[in-house]
Amino acid sequence: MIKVGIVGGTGYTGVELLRLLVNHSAVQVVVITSRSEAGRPVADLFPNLRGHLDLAFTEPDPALLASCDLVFFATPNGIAMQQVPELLEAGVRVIDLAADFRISDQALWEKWYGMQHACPERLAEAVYGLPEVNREAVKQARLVANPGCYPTAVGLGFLPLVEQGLIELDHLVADTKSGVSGAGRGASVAALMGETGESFKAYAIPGHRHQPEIRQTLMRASGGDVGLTFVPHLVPMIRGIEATLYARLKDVSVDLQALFEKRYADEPFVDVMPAGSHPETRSVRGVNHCRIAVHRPLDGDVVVISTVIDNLVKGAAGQAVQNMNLMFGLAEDAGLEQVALLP
Ligand SMILES: NC(=O)C1=CN([C@@H]2O[C@H](COP(=O)(O)OP(=O)(O)OC[C@H]3O[C@@H](n4cnc5c(N)ncnc54)[C@H](OP(=O)(O)O)[C@@H]3O)[C@@H](O)[C@H]2O)C=CC1
Ligand SMILES: CC(=O)N[C@@H](CCC(=O)OP(=O)(O)O)C(=O)O
Repeated sequence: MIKVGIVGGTGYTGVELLRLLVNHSAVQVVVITSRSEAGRPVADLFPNLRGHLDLAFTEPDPALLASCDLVFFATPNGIAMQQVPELLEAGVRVIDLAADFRISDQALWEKWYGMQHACPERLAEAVYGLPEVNREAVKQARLVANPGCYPTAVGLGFLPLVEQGLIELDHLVADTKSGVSGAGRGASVAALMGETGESFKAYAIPGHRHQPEIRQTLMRASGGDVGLTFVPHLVPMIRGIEATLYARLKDVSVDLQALFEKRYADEPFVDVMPAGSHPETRSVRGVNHCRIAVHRPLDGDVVVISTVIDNLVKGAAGQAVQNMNLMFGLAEDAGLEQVALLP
């Protein structure tokens, strides 16, 4: 059994990790930390886990965490980087659900995250945990940077076109929408039902910290520069991200449906839907899938891609479990076989 610790067990990604891991036959969760809830039984705070998990929250104690085989950080940005060197030296493998190791350019990371990196010497070693591009590296990794939710939805949508050099790269557009669980479980006025219900808005139009992360993925795939306008929106639902992506084709004769189907034919968690489909967020609620549709609107040379993921699963905890499975030589879909809730 893989002994797993979770730092930050009271957030939405923490409880989502628990929901997936308690049914994982190769895993035993041995440590779940929370400074605010230390001593309290986990199933007392999260009744969905009653009967599935007999464990209490503890303070984040480095010695306890060092006794694990793998530690997930489900903490705000800037926490994992303070503890990762010690854990790696103790032989523990780490998956960070936050952004501390996602961008390999230290100066770029510091610019967008507004803080100094605590262990820049580990940035080169961290593997960006998007299995659809980095599967073999994830299998060997000691430190995995789990991708952001929007970067997963946008990256998977653009990748087949970028890898094949089929679109103009100077001006890609990603118009994305997220449910409110993307903002985490911490209380804030902006996330109140009275503020988000029956309303819909764009945010971070001048710049969102996922823009450089998405560009990094697409530039690695293309080998050149990529121009990207990325605008996120908040929609009045709890889970889910829809990304509508626009690009200009260099060659309008390519069979895009066949291209996408071929690219993702062997991917267990990417579903290229039949031509003409419009993916719905509810079709991925609670599951680790990304569903994709590719369209050529009637006139012109534009391609439009629509992708959907559950921000808490393929956008966070599910992708982290997928990465864990790869790191430990398990079946990639172990513990991730759920079917989405519909309606
Ligand atoms: N929500 C989403 O859809 C997604 C989130 N993420 C990322 O995952 C991470 C967690 O997100 P989410 O679950 O939403 O976050 P929350 O804000 O809901 O939870 C944060 C957790 O971290 C713990 N924590 C906070 N500060 C510290 C600290 N200094 N040391 C140890 N533990 C700490 C908190 O517990 P306590 O204070 O009691 O210790 C809490 O359990 C974030 O980095 C987020 O950006 C990534 C993709 C998608
Ligand atoms: C709806 C909403 O607020 N979403 C969050 C993104 C989710 C996230 O957790 O991103 P990181 O892991 O990179 O921090 C936001 O836009 O900040």
